[in-house]
Amino acid sequence: MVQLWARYRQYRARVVTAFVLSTVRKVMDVVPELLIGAAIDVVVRGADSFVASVLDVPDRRDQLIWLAVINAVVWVLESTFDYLSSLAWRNLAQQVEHDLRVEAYAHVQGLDMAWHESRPTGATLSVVNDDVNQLERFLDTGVDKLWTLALNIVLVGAVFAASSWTLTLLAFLPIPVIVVGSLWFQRRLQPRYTVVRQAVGRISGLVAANLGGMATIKSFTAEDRELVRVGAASEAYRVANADAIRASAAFVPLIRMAILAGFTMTLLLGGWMALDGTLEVGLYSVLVFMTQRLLWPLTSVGEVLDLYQRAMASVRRILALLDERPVTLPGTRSLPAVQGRLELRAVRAGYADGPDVLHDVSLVVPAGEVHAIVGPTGAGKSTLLRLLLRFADPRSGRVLVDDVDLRELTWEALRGRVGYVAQDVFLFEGSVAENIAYGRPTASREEIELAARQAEASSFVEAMSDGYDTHVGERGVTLSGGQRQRLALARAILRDPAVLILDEATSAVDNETEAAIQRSLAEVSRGRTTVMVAHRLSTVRHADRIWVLDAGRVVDAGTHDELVDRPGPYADLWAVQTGDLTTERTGA
Ligand SMILES: Nc1ncnc2c1ncn2[C@@H]1O[C@H](COP(=O)(O)OP(=O)(O)OP(=O)(O)O)[C@@H](O)[C@H]1O
Repeated sequence: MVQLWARYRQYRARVVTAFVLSTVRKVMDVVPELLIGAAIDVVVRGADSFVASVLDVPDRRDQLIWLAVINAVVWVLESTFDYLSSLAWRNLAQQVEHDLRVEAYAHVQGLDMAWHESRPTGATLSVVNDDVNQLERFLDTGVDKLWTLALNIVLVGAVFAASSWTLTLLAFLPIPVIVVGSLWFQRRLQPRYTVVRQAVGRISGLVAANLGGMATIKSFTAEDRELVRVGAASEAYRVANADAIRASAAFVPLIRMAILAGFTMTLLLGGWMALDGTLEVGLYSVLVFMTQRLLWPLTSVGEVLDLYQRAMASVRRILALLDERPVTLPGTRSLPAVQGRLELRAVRAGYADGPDVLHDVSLVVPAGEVHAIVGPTGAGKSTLLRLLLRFADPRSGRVLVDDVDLRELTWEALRGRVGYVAQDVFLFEGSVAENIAYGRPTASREEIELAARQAEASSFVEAMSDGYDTHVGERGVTLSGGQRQRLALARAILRDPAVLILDEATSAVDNETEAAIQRSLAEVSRGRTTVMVAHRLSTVRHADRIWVLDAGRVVDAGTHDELVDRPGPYADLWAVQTGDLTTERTGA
């Protein structure tokens, strides 16, 4: 809470206003009880009554009319302040929810790719959505309730104190019991709600992952198995919640017993005092009402504490997320123009605490050349591309563009100059045109169409129902793998980057499409440095230089013709892919 308060200093004025509005409402709320007492006092004592002496109205009927008018005014005021304070609290809760969600999302976007890859998307989603909602639920009504409960004790306490010290002591007797009880419950609830929130995170993680892998689940007819897994996660959540509910539900009965004690005391002793004449009848009735007013609202302490503990479990998760720090931080240098010379100098790289995936890799891609990286699966090709985009930094060695270490550059200076087509093409909710223009939203329709033509995407886009305005889903499900890749290529080249990085850009396409993409690659790579990873060697045979990677090391390099002419892994691979086994035998 303290951390949240510090984080949202800018809302101090709004918080104070909300507290003031709640306070006025609460004061108005207590007045009618006093008026009831005053009314009884009028009936019992007439001309000697409290109202008579204050208002100087001798007639009892007139006194009652006065009381009725005051009551009506107070009632209207209370309703007005009730409206205003609830508006203030709820809007504040919405504002904090909004700010926190946007802040959490912005923070998540700033975290490393490695962080994203190591954590289930659903778990992050559950923090940004559910946990932020949970806090809003508490701020919405919880703070207001806690504050008015405290005020209630003070205000009602003042009325008691002004009337009879004996009764004050008796009526307040249950309060320490309730406070101690609340603290005890708080301690018991806290770990339980932490478990509940963790369970929610696990369900979200599982469901999000399964929705993403629906095709695999169906193809293996694993629906029943997955249902059992999701069911088990949901059951764990239910059990965790049931545990918390058991603890939280026991709270109200305890408070009711304490209340009963306080109420009985006032009823009995106050009555006896009224009979003895040591307490006015009007005041006695007020005190009986007041005991109710003092103690009954405390039954809702349990509910508020429950909300509070749920919210705090969520806040801890949100703050833990906000405490995550990106390891790969941008530099401050911007380059006026990028030629596009790339270099890896004795680079060693790997993932998390795992072993090295790249060992002492050195290579140079002169500006404007097309280089390919080939090698068996798991050789480290994608890992190498990640370094060029600075999705991660090498463990040792340097990655340079135009002789400048990538670590020195701002994100815009680096990634703004690089076009990237990932293995798994991601298309956003929106039209084809919007997807192509993703890297340059201000691009004109003509520019978008030109990029599509260069990427050989125009013919299939124009054949679609709404052409460039056709809506493609989140995963671009309405497009084939090859079509998606060509859209991604169009997207990359519309930025007119100095460096183009293609990861398996042609793996998912047929021969005809591959030929089309090769033509477009020849066109789009003209004048820019292009680094491409490919499994199909036919795609890269025209590259200026091909780097052969095996088990994280550069084992050979040269043009296609040079490499097929000498025995080695490339010649072997070529032989396998072209079906020319003689070459393979020679190579082996
Ligand atoms: N996110 C990751 N976390 C941990 N290890 C990883 C991660 N990604 C890749 N690796 C490991 O790094 C090694 C190289 O993987 P990489 O994806 O770079 O190979 P690749 O040559 O691109 O393979 P492919 O041709 O199959 O795409 C593999 O052993 C792989 O298990």
